[in-house]
Amino acid sequence: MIVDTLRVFVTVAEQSHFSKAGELLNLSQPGVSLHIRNLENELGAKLLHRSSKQVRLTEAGTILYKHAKQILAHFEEANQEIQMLQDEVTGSIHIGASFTIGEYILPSRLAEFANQYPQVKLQVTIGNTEEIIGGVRSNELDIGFIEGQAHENDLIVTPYMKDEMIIVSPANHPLSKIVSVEQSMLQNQVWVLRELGSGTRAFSEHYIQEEEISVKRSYVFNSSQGVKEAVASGLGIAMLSRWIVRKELASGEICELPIRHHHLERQFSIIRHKESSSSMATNVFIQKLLVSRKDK
Ligand SMILES: O=S([O-])[O-]
Repeated sequence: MIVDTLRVFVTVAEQSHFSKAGELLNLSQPGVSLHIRNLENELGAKLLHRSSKQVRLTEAGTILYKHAKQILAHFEEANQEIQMLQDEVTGSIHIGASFTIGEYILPSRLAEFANQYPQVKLQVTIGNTEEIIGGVRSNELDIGFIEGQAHENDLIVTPYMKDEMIIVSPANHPLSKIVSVEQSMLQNQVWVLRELGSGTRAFSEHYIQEEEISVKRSYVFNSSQGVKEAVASGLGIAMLSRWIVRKELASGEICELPIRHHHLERQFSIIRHKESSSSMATNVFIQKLLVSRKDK
């Protein structure tokens, strides 16, 4: 197989000796030479300068070495993924997720995963971004999904998906009739906000401050569902992920305020503790999620 031949070539290049490479690979010296000869014949180029003492890469050999290393690394990755598919995946995963992800994105992903790996026990804890970060750092959670930022040095943060944030209002709000809402029209409105520690709260506050919007009054709820219901009941306007209000926008219960020249986006991330080793089940779960994500 070409991969075996490339492995022989890379080992010879790194050891500078046919015999040392042969020892490492458990191959005879003629066996090593045969692999190299076949490779040179296939590429139509000399790959090694041979002397009695050692071998050195030619220019063509240097080019091949660089690519061969990458090919072998990719092959190894593919091999690991295939092993994961075939091995029986068991154990349990305690997943933490902030509200938008935990209530609107994860359920369908978990159903697919549970179908494929029925032996894995899944437990989901929903909290705000700060709480999920705390859970992963204290090793209570194996993995966390957050919609805010994590800057802690002991965490591995992997981008998961993009998320569109929109401003919504009650259906009968005066701004809901306007086709293109100017930023200035957001002045002196009543806002419904999430609690401190929430990624949604941090994003909304950043927007309000950046755009120098003055807030007439604000009400705070510690769940996105609560914020949504409050907006639908006429309490005020809010900034939420489009995921949360899809159904209500379609049914007309609440309205999106189309802000002129503004497309607001944030990043969902997966977090893990740097120092705790992930189980096979957790690795497979993450792998599956990353492969199936639609919007990176
Ligand atoms: O649940 S949140 O918005 O971190």
